[in-house]
Amino acid sequence: MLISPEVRTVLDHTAAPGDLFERVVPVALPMKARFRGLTVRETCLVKGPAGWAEFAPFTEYDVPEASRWLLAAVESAALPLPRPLRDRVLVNATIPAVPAHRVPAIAAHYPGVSAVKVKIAERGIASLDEDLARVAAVRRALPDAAVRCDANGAYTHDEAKTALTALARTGPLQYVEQPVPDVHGLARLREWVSIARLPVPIAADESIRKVSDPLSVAALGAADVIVVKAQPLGGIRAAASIIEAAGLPAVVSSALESSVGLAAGAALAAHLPLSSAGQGLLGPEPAAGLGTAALFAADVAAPGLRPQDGSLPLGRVEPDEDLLAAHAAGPERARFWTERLEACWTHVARGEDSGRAG
Ligand SMILES: O=C(O)CCC(=O)C1=CC=C[C@@H](O)[C@@H]1C(=O)O
Ligand SMILES: [Mg+2]
Repeated sequence: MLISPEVRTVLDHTAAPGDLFERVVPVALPMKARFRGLTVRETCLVKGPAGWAEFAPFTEYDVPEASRWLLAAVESAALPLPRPLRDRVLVNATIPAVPAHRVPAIAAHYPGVSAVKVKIAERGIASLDEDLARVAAVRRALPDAAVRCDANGAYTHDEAKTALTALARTGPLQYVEQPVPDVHGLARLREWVSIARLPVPIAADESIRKVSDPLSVAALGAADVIVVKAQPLGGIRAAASIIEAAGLPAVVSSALESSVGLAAGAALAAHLPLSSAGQGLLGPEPAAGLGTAALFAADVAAPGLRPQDGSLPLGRVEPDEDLLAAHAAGPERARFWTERLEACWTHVARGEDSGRAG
């Protein structure tokens, strides 16, 4: 488990979560459209001496995996945000795996974006033909945006060959994110793409955030781009060090947090130098996948951290007490979250190794 020295110092001086977090508020936020199988996003807001932070591991994650998300919450609750190099962060639109006719209404929440990410290959939701129709609808709705697709590792090698070939026929692709599940599969597919001269760069997401060695993507030449999320990687400082060590163009993305957690992602994106390596592929400033507040029907802050003119402002987001109360998780779910937080704290304090399940 990569723990930044700053977070390590905080942990060394804190005996129990109650010594750092003066508030722990689990909430349940409804989504506008099903995303990653979710129609309600449960998450947990915490308040520490530096301000509000978010502990947001998806509910099915086990303690070792969720513990890295706790490190991110500890960092944001205890430490200042790193120094930004810009005053806004460009974001991509995010289009869930909806039928093509629903694309214009979702795209309308993202005026002025320079890139758009489209979910594809959602098992049981859409066929390849429906994915292609969605991508075509996205190109019509946001004609000036570079198109990215995200398969969340759902293809086999052969399915990926078919899908990438068909997707490339719909127009230019900035990249396809995690077309196959594991890092060796990504490397093999990227080699095939190169031999086939298919103009489809490969991005790695799960192969960065759900593996024991996030640097194996770079070592194996498995991707052209890495997608990096602050919460699953143990916080802003830990994620920034992985980006530096990988030496690949990076796109910072959300982990479907509320606006409080998204602010930490925006701080990471604004802290990164505009890498010359990425400029050919990602344009002069990479658009971060941090526009996901627009997918929520409710948020904990008003206004939430929603994209305006294709970008997000920087700085901490303060939740609104009325919204926290309106969306508070019920007693049983609140107990789940407080027990989970305690279990992750114990795991981290004991220095147990973090497995990266599923
Ligand atoms: O990158 C984006 O545009 C939005 C974030 C996003 O797509 C995701 C957030 C959280 C969980 C994931 O299923 C998903 C992703 O795979 O990148
Ligand atoms: Mg992804």
